[in-house]
Amino acid sequence: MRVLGIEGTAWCASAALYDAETDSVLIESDPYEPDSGGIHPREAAEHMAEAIPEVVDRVLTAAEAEYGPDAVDAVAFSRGPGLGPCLRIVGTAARSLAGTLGVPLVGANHMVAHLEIGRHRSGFDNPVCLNASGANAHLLGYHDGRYRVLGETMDAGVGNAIDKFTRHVGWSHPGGPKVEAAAAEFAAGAAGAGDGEGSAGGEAAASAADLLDLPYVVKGMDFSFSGISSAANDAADGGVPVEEICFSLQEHVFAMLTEVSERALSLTGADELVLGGGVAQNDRLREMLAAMCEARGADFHAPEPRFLRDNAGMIAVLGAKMAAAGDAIPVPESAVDPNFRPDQVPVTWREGESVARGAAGGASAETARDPDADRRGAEATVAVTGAGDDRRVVKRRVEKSYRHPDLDRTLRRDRTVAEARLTSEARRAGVPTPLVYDVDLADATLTLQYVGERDLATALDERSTEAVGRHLARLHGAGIVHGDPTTRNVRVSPDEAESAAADDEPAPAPATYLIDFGLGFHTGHVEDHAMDLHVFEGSIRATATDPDPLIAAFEAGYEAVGEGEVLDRLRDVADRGRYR
Ligand SMILES: C[C@@H](O)[C@H](NC(=O)OP(=O)(O)OC[C@H]1O[C@@H](n2cnc3c(N)ncnc32)[C@H](O)[C@@H]1O)C(=O)O
Ligand SMILES: Nc1ncnc2c1ncn2[C@@H]1O[C@H](COP(=O)(O)OP(=O)(O)OP(=O)(O)O)[C@@H](O)[C@H]1O
Ligand SMILES: [Fe+2]
Repeated sequence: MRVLGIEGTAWCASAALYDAETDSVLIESDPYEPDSGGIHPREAAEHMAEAIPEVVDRVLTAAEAEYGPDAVDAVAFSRGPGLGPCLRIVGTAARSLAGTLGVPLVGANHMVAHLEIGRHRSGFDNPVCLNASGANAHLLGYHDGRYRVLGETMDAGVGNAIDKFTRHVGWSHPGGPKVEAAAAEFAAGAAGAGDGEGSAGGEAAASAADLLDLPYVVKGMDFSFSGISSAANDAADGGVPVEEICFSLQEHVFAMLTEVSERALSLTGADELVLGGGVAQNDRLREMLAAMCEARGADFHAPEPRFLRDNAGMIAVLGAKMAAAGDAIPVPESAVDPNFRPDQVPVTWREGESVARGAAGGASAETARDPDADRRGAEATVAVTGAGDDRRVVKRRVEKSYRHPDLDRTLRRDRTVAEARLTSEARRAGVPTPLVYDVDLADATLTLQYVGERDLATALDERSTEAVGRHLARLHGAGIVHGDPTTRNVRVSPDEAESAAADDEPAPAPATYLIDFGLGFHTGHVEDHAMDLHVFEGSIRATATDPDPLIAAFEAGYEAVGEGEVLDRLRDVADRGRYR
């Protein structure tokens, strides 16, 4: 099968031919380069109108020269997400070409294409995918016929966050490559000054250079860049050298992406990571992800740059998989969708594959192993000591070699302090948590009471999610957010009745404890409280086969104890269109 793909969601007018038999991809692209500022939607659309017919013609001519008049078996196009005016031009071109050639039309999701090209090139079976592109940033994992969004940015895409800073300092679009060059120069200068023997490469250079203190915002597997963009702009206004800001901006932003990727691997039990999107061309990001994967024994793959930035090759490759699965669309149903989310796509081309590991698979592995064996979360190693009622866990936040040593030290220390404090405060507010026996800040180690029999993630049920709703409401009432309330950070004892169970309750709820308060903080803001609920629901959606009843029970529990206003805000948080 040979598929002609067309891409043009924002800046890159591109056409490609994928020959599935030889696995070869020919790509012809024509980028839009704004004279000033960022991408102007009208100018971008004008560029597409001119450039799309040209790149399609180049590819079609080459294809027919090689394979004759029946060179193309299907036409695939980017249906979204992207800029509406650009997408419409791509859609029109694709429909008309499919009609002329008399072949099926396939509508591909651009973000799924960024993922599938990595899976295709790596040969990985079931990876977690980090999409680091201009307008987006998210983690996807396959579970039960869909790509679930495991985590995502709560505001800007990662490329846009970086480009916002470069526009502020007057650099031309795109800013990402310029930030990378400036940061590398700063790091090499610091390494050279340090050892007196010229510049050290990559990671060594990065470790030696001074780091500015910038906002680092991770909530569960979600993250936010708005604070760091503003702080970087303020630093430039305050006279900090631009190269120094570029360096620190990269160190923070990429450490955030690497951390959430590690959380996603840990939550799903996956041991493969693929990277996609334009920002994935950055060496430092790839270096951090490779180091993180190596440390946890996972495989990492980033395709070559021509498949990372926007390109029609990835559309043609995904198009071929979809066409082979019979997933073509009739023209009347082929409207483009600027907000097309990756989790809306029925993944027809993976049907019949054995059920993904997902959390369900991770869960059975967990149930099977010795509950008291040493275990490793995304951040910490946990060892169980003692026996019976005196069982304790010794939790140590381990060094992460991928991140700058100053950032590593600060995060490990601050989170250990926060966890010790908030675990105890939450208890005093009536939320079941472990007792804190000992805190060793120098070693970022806590000794905690062993609670529960298993993680909630290993067997989700409505009574437990309802209890989590009540616990979070009580916690929020005390002015505390958990910061990372995933189903892995809830411990349950199915047979241990909750002492507070009222007489009129039909069956006592299982004892349910919240653990892992390292990302928690004090706040009375409705937005922060709603974000906690969003993270918990996200962890259910990412992993459960039938999430709705679990979520309904969770919200009912929250409503019974907490403020309705927080649930209203949760709708806003969840609905915020981030796929533009
Ligand atoms: C919806 C679609 O139109 C959009 N596409 C997109 O954003 O183009 P993409 O090629 O994936 O990414 C472009 C971004 O990638 C950044 N970029 C390119 N090279 C970079 C580098 N070496 N380091 C950091 N960022 C880089 C650019 O600054 C720009 O922000 C998307 O995938 O979100
Ligand atoms: N007090 C405790 N009692 C019983 N088990 C615990 C306790 N604390 C941690 N655990 C177990 O260890 C695992 C990892 O602990 P924790 O979540 O605190 O570490 P982490 O590295 O932050 O993990 P992650 O980032 O994946 O959430 C938990 O999922 C739980 O199974
Ligand atoms: Fe893209």
